Amino acid sequence: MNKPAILALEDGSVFHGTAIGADGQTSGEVVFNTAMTGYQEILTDPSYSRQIVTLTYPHIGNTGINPEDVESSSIAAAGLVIRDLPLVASNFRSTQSLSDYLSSHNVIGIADIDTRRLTRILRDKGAQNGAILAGAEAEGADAEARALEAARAFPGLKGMDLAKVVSCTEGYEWTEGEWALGEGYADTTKEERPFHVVAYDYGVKFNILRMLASRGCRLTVVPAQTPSAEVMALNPDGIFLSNGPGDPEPCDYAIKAIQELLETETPIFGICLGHQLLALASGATTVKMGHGHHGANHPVQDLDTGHVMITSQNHGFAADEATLPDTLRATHRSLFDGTLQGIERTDKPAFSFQGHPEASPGPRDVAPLFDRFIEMMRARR
Ligand SMILES: NC(=O)CC[C@H](N)C(=O)O
Repeated sequence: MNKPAILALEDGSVFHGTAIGADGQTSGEVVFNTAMTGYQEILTDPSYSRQIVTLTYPHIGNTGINPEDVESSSIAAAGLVIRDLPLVASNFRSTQSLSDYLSSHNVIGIADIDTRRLTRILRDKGAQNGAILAGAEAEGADAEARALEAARAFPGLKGMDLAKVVSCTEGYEWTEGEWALGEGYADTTKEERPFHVVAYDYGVKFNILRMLASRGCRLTVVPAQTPSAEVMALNPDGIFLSNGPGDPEPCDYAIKAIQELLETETPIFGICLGHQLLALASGATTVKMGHGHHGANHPVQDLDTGHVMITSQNHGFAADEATLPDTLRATHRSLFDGTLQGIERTDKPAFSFQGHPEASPGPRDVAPLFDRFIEMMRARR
């Protein structure tokens, strides 16, 4: 039997649909993602913490859930909104249905709503605070009013430091990812990967760690609040600043650590939140965007070569190009809205990218940035 669910937005919009996950109530910032594949990677991307994700692709759940395609160990999104859940999930790797997966992680989902109408609201008004009521919570004459109240009670992501909330609590070594012997490393065994990278976990996606490991990095992942001196005591060849949820601006511990690490001249590479933090640490400012960028087909231009890459994106904040100090150079720009997508320090071996070179989901056009980081570490030797 179908269970009811209600989605309400702070602007007063209300949608009635069907509950497809846990019963109860959830609230967060409602955003839309236009990727046609990758619902599992999206749900488990820690950067979606406190966000309710609506997927514009209409059929979600076709290939079920498998143990390989996760980007973290649990569902990070605060809720899922879709048009249609297929009756049958079919794939050779599938071990569970999307609906069971949501329920088993106690995550609320709503289906059978007009996701086009919802997306047009989010596109025109910007990301909205919202709430979903599911199951018994969505019943009763006052259900709409309660949903609206919950939507408006969500404080919004601006000013919210979530990196330290989702980060690991203790450091660990990452080993997954095939390391093929690289040029000039003919004697290197698998156990002796040539570069030691310390990766700050602000909400890191597994595929970033895999792509670094497969390029010959031995990885030590450390909690978001690890002081710079502890990182340097690990004797790294390079430092990686991960993606992560929330507003970069209140992450003062990270900004301070990055400023200190820049002084050591150790190569630094940042992705998404890591990019925004490098910008802040260098003296630029960040802004909250309207509906942000969430999808797998965003054109981004490399300003040095003119090349256009199709990229995976997931961000609601951006470093403001107009505020870049002399020590920061713009390297990439979005061809959708002209916002800044990449920077590099002119005086230090440090660079970063706003989108997702690790894809998951999405195209791999930007993967060469990982090679650039490797080259930076090699050059420093
Ligand atoms: N994927 C990310 O790292 C997102 C960064 C930041 N939370 C934003 O929304 O802009």
